[in-house]
Amino acid sequence: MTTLRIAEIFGPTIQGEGAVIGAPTVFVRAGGCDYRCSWCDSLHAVDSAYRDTWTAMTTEQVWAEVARLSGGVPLTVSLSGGNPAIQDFGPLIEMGKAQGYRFALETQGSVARGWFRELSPLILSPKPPSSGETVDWDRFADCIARARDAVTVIKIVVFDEADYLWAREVAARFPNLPIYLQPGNHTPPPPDAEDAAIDMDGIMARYEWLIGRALSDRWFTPTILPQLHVLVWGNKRGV
Ligand SMILES: C[S@@+](CC[C@H](N)C(=O)[O-])C[C@H]1O[C@@H](n2cnc3c(N)ncnc32)[C@H](O)[C@@H]1O
Ligand SMILES: Nc1nc2[nH]cc(C(=O)O)c2c(=O)[nH]1
Ligand code: SF4
Ligand SMILES: [Mg+2]
Repeated sequence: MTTLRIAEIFGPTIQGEGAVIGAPTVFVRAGGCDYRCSWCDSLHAVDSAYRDTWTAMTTEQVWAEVARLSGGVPLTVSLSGGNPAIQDFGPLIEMGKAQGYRFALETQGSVARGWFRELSPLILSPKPPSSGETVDWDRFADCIARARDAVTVIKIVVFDEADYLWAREVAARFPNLPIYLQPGNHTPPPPDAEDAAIDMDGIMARYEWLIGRALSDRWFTPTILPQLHVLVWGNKRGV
């Protein structure tokens, strides 16, 4: 029996980011991450100071909660974190797919798993210079290889010019994968806050800058989207 460290399970809500933006989904947020991005908006699922708020759940218990929240009606389950790839979500995916559910997964691409091939989609979010992290490109390529025929997309958070130029290099490196650009949110919520103040003007200014930056370069392949859930609910947790 597989036990999972879970920070939160919530929904249904809409997927607020990237390739399946706007689609109804239930989130399963895993506790624990091998990265420490300077601007992480989910520190409550990363920092070990919050470890005592995470719950050890069996795959069956996680599945029961997803089924309860969705009323047993199949939808796409979004696995996020933390880095969900450091745990074994294979059995949960198998259980849910047998009931007609689909599974999307958000990960930075530092840990590859055989069960990536069961995802639709696998969302890889390599971390740009502003994060303070460094991508291991061999491991990243291994994630793509393990996904085999599963739809795989790249989503890059952009805060500034250096991040933008880096995103262009990543796109050139993986010309066959769809690229999504997402303006960074400079005001990660304090992990304890129910709902935190947000710099909406800053987010919108960066979004407008990012659109202009790509279009003035005649870089027409990326899809450029803000975090829709942040526009609707700010930094509120559990939406
Ligand atoms: C919290 S992460 C969890 C999954 C995985 N660790 C990862 O980073 O892909 C989910 C998504 O939020 C993005 N993200 C995290 N902090 C952000 C911020 N301050 N502004 C915009 N996007 C952010 C990440 O890049 C990732 O695409
Ligand atoms: N609505 C909503 N959409 C999201 N897309 C990615 C999220 C994440 O934190 O991984 C997220 C989230 O936390 N909420
Ligand atoms: S990899 Fe994802 S969850 Fe981990 S610190 Fe970075 S943004 Fe946060
Ligand atoms: Mg989030």
